[in-house]
Amino acid sequence: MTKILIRGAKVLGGEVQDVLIDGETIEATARQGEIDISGTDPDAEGITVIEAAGQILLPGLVDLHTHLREPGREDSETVLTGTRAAASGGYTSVFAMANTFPVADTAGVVEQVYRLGQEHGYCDVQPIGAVTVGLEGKKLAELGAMHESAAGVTVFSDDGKCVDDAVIMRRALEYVKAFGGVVAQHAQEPRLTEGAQMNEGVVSAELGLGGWPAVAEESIIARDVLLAEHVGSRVHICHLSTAGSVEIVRWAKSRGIDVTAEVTPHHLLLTDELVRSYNPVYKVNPPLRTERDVMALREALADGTIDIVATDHAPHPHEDKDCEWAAAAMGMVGLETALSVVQHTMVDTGLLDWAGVADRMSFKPAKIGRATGHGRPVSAGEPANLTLVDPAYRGLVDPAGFASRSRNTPYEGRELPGRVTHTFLRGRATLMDGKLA
Ligand SMILES: NC(=O)N[C@@H](CC(=O)O)C(=O)O
Repeated sequence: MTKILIRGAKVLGGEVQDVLIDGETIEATARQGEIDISGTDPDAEGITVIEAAGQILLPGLVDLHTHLREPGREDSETVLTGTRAAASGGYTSVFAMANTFPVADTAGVVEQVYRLGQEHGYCDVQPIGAVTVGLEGKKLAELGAMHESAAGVTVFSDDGKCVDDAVIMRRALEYVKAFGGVVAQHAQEPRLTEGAQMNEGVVSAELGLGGWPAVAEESIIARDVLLAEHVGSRVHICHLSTAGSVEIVRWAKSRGIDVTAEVTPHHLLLTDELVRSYNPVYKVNPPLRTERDVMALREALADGTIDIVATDHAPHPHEDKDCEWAAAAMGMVGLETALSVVQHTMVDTGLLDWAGVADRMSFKPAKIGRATGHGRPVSAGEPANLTLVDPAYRGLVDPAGFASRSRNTPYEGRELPGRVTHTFLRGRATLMDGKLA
């Protein structure tokens, strides 16, 4: 088994350290130069040396909200192409949403996805189980069977749809509490968003497009944090998109309610002004909101009201986006640009330091999803799940170079900072010098 010496990186953006990987674990970390391999021929000794001066070494990123599309929509993405995209973006673990075809609402389907992840190995794939049968919101799925399965499901979500029936949501919270599971709610009151095409506001009025009112998200979040308090369980809120949602989560946390929340990279950067272009790449659920919402989300991620960044990586083939706005599919790819968008919106603006990025994109998502071995400290004895980032890089986003099967990125042609140079999954480089293994 070769050893890998990562020399001269700033660990978590702090002091410069050398990190020695032996097999699947970190053997040692020490101040620059204190791990001495001088006098030995690295190749002869089977030691690969990575000169990482100026780079940041983070724990491997964890995405709690990824759509891998397999089974059923392999034209958009597969577990192979999606996990290659994840490794390109610095991820060592992703949680795969259940809105596949068939829906991941049985032990059989979640085990199929889990096995595909093991087979391809670009990152760990943790299937998310549907809360209700067929994502229909009417009957609880086999939550226990999915948890007991080889996939060991702990996160349950009907993402794409809302668990809008309060009794069903209460029973789901009660059921998963028994084994420490968590329900991740896609907060969208369905009747308030019938025919919705974009954020309800000034722009939707001017364009004459059906509005997706903030209250359709906020009313569900308000209900669910109270249900979680009533049941005495935890609850996770997917893709917060409004300032009002931030206030409700902040209030719930101040009451001691065990709620966690995520924000996507696109909701940290983009607003509904982009819809004026009628370019369907900007069509997403929940929709892009206003500048005021963007700023509230950034502040909330900085102060910890929002716990994590989750990509909501939603790949769609060209034909599902290359059509008029009303008919276009909703969603954006995000795995390969997430860290750059977070650096641009949070680090380069002084709202978060790199230790904060590690917290929001690795430590906390791993904790919420119980991703064993991920989100661990960069220290001796820990699994070598690591991401090396060159923060000084600047480049234009070119989807032609994406590992994802899909190209529906809202950042095409935009200059973003930062580049993941290496990703290590238990000591094995899945990305080496920017190239997938
Ligand atoms: N986020 C999106 O815009 N799309 C998601 C599902 C969803 O949340 O609608 C998808 O699976 O494509």
